Amino acid sequence: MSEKPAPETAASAAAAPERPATGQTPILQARGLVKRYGRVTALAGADLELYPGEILAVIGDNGAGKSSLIKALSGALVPDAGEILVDGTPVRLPSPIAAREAGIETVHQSLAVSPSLDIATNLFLGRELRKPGILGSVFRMLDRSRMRDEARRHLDDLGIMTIQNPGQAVETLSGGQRQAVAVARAAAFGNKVVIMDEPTAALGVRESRAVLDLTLRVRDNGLPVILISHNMPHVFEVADRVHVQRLGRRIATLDPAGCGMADAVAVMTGAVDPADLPEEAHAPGGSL
Ligand SMILES: Nc1ncnc2c1ncn2[C@@H]1O[C@H](COP(=O)(O)OP(=O)(O)OP(=O)(O)O)[C@@H](O)[C@H]1O
Repeated sequence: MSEKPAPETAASAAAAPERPATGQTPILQARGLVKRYGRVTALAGADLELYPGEILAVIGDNGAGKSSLIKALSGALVPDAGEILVDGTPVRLPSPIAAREAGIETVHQSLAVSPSLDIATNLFLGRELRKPGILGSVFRMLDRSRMRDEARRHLDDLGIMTIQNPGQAVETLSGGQRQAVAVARAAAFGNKVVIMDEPTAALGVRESRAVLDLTLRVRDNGLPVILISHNMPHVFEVADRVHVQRLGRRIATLDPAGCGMADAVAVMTGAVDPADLPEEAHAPGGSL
């Protein structure tokens, strides 16, 4: 399993007392991404910066290029131009596996959990723990009890107490609990970034609440989060900064503490020019 980022040390806390740490090198950065589908331009020179310790929400109208941007960052789409950097170093992400190897885990809208398998098996899917032995790893027996113990630990780390038994089949869980399993898996294996694509879209009020709390805990445990959402109250509740995508590129990065939801929606839809918003509406670290 990959190493977690070290908890904030006294030195780094002194250097970056504010959250997000926009003075630091972005953990994940996109520069000038372009993606065309025939005559449609999905990404028209899109930039994005994700800093340590933050939840960056990505908002935008339908067709603004949010999914294309997130697919590029999660290795599901190779852009025609532009570059992606992890900790300031350019990386190639030709596949979702390459993105995972770079420490970027994505929780997709269509949850990639296998309903008939139990929670622990889902958590370790593709990265199973096996009993020691002399045979090659695929021939050794699965270490189910260790996977269940580790699964319990990962669920506890995120305070997911509503799931009592990691041996329970995922199909017996509620939608919110399934989402929690997918988030726990991403948090367990992502050592740089967790991307969440519309994590509350299919959930009720109480379940959405739990997933938002979980998102905050992932950040507070040391992993920055990119949250794609159409739900403005959710965005404004948890985001440290709000990236606004319009017509394939970022047009503003807003500070939810200095900007109202109505203004964010107006920028998103093109009704307001972000340059006309007051200075406090703009977040640091997201140049236009
Ligand atoms: N595979 C594809 N083939 C052709 N056009 C595409 C493809 N994927 C995306 N597009 C187009 O690219 C543009 C951006 O799409 P994208 O899905 O990235 O936007 P979005 O902001 O995620 O939209 P939504 O909120 O509706 O999901 C749209 O005009 C879309 O129709």
